[in-house]
Amino acid sequence: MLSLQHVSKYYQVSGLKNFVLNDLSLDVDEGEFISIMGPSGSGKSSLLNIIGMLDEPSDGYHYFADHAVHQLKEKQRSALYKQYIGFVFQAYHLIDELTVYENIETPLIYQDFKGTERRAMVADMLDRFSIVGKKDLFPAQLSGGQQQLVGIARALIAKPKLLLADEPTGNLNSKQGEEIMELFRKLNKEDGVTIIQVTHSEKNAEYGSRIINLLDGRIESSKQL
Ligand SMILES: Nc1ncnc2c1ncn2[C@@H]1O[C@H](COP(=O)(O)OP(=O)(O)OP(=O)(O)O)[C@@H](O)[C@H]1O
Repeated sequence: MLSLQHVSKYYQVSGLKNFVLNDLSLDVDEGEFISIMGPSGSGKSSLLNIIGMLDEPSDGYHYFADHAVHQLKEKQRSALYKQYIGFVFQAYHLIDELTVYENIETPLIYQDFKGTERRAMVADMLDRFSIVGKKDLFPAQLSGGQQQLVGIARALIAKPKLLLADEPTGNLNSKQGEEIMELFRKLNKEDGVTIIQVTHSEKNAEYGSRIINLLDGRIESSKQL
């Protein structure tokens, strides 16, 4: 599904290159559920942002679904992202001024789905996540766990093949976190969604099929579960 080859990311600080990712190579097959771990500052979010095309590497090759992403223009990359990728953030990133319904609907508007289609798809998602009763509320009127469910529903609404999650349970209590992890497991096993999550939790990491440990912008170790 995706391949990173000799990817580096650096920032110039007083004329020196400060490497955040250092000659990192990674292949991900469709159907995998990968957990990325590592100490703070080891490059986990930077790696996820490059995989998710929110950021570009400084060097190296990036292939996704038979496209050479490193050669694409911004507009083509964004089209590829919209077609294939859903992103879940630790801080939810919901739009405060939009209702639950409208937040979930947003990606479909960007993708030019028709009104009737959009209504059916959002209704489906609300139902699936048991949040029909919350559809007219605003994010501030929801608990953290509910906000994250809305964030996940929004990430999944356009049926992405790849779900990326940056500490999706970071702001949740352990029960809410477990529910989200069970949901990820189901998405991966039953719907075949490929998942890559960044986590600090050993327990959450073990929901994955492979754990990758980063250290100083390199893959220090990789363990198949
Ligand atoms: N725009 C930037 N300019 C300079 N340095 C940056 C920039 N963005 C990130 N970095 C640096 O990149 C390094 C890796 O950051 P990253 O967020 O990927 O780490 P992380 O492993 O996800 O950490 P955490 O677990 O704390 O979230 C950090 O040292 C950070 O300071």
